[in-house]
Amino acid sequence: MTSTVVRASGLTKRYGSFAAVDHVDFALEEHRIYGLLGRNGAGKTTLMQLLTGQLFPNEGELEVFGRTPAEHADVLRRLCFIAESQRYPEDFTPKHVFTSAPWFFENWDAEFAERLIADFRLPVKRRIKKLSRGQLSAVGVIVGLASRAPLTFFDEPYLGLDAVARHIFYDRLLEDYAEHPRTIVLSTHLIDEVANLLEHVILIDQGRILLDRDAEEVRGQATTIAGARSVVEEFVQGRPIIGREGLGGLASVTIDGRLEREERIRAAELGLELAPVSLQQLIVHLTGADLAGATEKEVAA
Ligand SMILES: Nc1ncnc2c1ncn2[C@@H]1O[C@H](COP(=O)(O)OP(=O)(O)OP(=O)(O)O)[C@@H](O)[C@H]1O
Repeated sequence: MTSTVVRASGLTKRYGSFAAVDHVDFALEEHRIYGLLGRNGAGKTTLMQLLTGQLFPNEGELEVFGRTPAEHADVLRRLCFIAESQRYPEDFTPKHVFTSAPWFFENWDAEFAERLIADFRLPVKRRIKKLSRGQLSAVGVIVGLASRAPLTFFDEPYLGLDAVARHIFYDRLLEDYAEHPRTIVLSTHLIDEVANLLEHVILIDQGRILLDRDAEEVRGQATTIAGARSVVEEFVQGRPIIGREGLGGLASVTIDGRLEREERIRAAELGLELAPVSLQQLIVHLTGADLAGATEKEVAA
């Protein structure tokens, strides 16, 4: 049986009159990998700062491991938050960071950290302020993984990490998660890269939750239908449209929902092509400037 790690209801954080997080309700279960997705300024970092006790909400209820995070040191000890631009004391080296980590994280695995240091080829004795952007991100990623905190947040952890290093991160995360299950919240704009890692997706837009669903369900949630414009338009009539593109006499329309077997057969008979929509495409559709395909993007043939 899984238990709930985070429970938020009506959670709100305002800066002046602007609500960065606006009456959100959600729960995080233990032993799951969550993707916290959304456009720039959507409220992802603010939400994670609320959950880790770095900010106080203006309104709403929040429980992390059954308590208010900011007021309970025992809750904070079970959390790890890796920020996009993690700050370290002046003159610290990665070695200092890793040797002090066990004071903050009771599950710290020094051997795992050593393996990750080798994987990322991190120069541990170099001053942090001299590290490259990607090496600095690697320090955060190593802390986030080797801490094995029961609730770990990675907020865009890989600024400057190259493709090889990012894949090392994904691989090690999955391997280690399989052996040491915990709750991980990953916020990223590289959605396609992490799509297969995520078990659950929370999409936030302008401080509100647009989607809170199992990743497996989200993956099959939308379909793109392409073909001759008139045939496509007739086929999608009456269905919820979330995106529409056109090129001369051809059209490609994305609908919210799965097609039943008979509908897929009918589409094939009509010469239409069906394609699943990737998580990234779906997020773009859902958070695009104009939803419901109201604006038809016409490209001159
Ligand atoms: N201290 C602050 N004072 C005023 N507004 C703030 C403050 N911190 C954040 N905001 C605003 O709150 C909104 C949410 O910011 P937040 O950093 O949570 O977004 P985000 O989803 O993490 O974005 P990104 O993907 O660009 O990192 C933004 O419009 C931001 O400008």
